Amino acid sequence: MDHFQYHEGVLHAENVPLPVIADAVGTPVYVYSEATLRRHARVFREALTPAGSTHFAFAVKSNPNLAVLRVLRDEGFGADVVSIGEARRALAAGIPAADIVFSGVGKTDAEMAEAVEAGIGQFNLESEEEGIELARIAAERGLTATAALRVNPDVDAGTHDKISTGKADNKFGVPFFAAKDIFSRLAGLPGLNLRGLAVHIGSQITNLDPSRAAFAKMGGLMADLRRDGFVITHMDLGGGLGVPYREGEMLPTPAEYGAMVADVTRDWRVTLMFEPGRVITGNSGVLVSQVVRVKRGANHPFIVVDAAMNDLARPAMYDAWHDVVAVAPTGSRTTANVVGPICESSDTFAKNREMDAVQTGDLVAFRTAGAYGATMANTYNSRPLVPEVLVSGDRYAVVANRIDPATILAAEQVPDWLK
Ligand SMILES: Cc1ncc(COP(=O)(O)O)c(C=O)c1O
Ligand SMILES: N[C@@H](CCCC[NH3+])C(=O)O
Repeated sequence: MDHFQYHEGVLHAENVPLPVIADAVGTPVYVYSEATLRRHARVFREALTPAGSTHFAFAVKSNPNLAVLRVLRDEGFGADVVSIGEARRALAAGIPAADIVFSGVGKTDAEMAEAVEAGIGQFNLESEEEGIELARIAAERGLTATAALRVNPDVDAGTHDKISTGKADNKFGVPFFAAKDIFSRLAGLPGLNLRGLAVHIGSQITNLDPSRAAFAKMGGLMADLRRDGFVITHMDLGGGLGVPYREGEMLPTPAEYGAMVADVTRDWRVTLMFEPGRVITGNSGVLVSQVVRVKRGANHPFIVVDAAMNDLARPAMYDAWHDVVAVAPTGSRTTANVVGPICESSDTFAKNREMDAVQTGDLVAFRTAGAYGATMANTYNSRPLVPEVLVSGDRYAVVANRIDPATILAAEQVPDWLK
């Protein structure tokens, strides 16, 4: 069930009308539904039950808000992090260090040292060089870092080029052809407990065939390594499952994904690890914005809203589609361009879009904004950092404040020679 529904003509998050939040907190504002987050976490977990022993590490990058992490911790999820900053967030939310997976191609020595000392559960090594460094850092401290080798299977996930991660020319993982040699060289290093393999081919995946192909390749590699006597107990299959961004869009369901995984991994005898992000958070959030004015355009009107590409970067970065709906629709429709106030033509959310007619002062909601929304926000054009609200039933709370440009200005100074 969708927890963003119209009741008496007004869009609600669970039982809270969105205008109530807009009045109290101002706009633009991200609004998340706790019930949806929990439901998505449960649906994903249940979908993978047939696959046997599992570990779920929520991809923090998709929505690192502390309250969101707390909800997912409650649902028994660990965390997949790509920086020590994300690791600290996961720990601050109460996620045990042992349930955290540390991925990322550029882990610094300082990050690895802090993570080793914190007892992070698994490092997903993205190169042999990183593995050697990690082993040294752990051994120097008399510790052992648990790790998996991330392999680039050279499979095209069929997603937007900028969010593909599993093709040979993407920076992630070690080349498939070199993986066996690298694994065998790293496996013996003191300070390292290399227990598994990892793969992640991209995000917003809308067809299961590439994942099936990549997982099958990983199964072959694992069998090969086992034949050589290596012990592999964990296989991290990453995240990437796509979500519908348009009303009525049909995508593989978590259940179909789970059935595919169960089929491919039937006789693997490992703990399967997953790093879902968008599938948990995407449809758990909306971005609420107010119409500043409607101005005439050469073809269609421009609906200028108070949200901009600094608040929701996806349309500008990936030409991504977000449904834009009126919070209190009148029933009349229009064709329009939806744009923000930033001085860039890419600050365009929708072009020639058939949508609810809206007027100055009306509220609109950008749907499916819970993943890669607030987390990618910035302060371009000296705009505030967008706030976030979590709704639970009849309650709501601000879970991230709006950061005023004055706070950022206060962190800057003019050097002495210019005074
Ligand atoms: C290593 C890794 N794991 C997990 C994810 C989460 O992906 P998604 O939000 O598409 O599930 C990503 C992002 O693509 C990633 O790079
Ligand atoms: N930021 C991307 C997803 C990146 C996934 C991270 N590897 C998006 O908004 O779709």
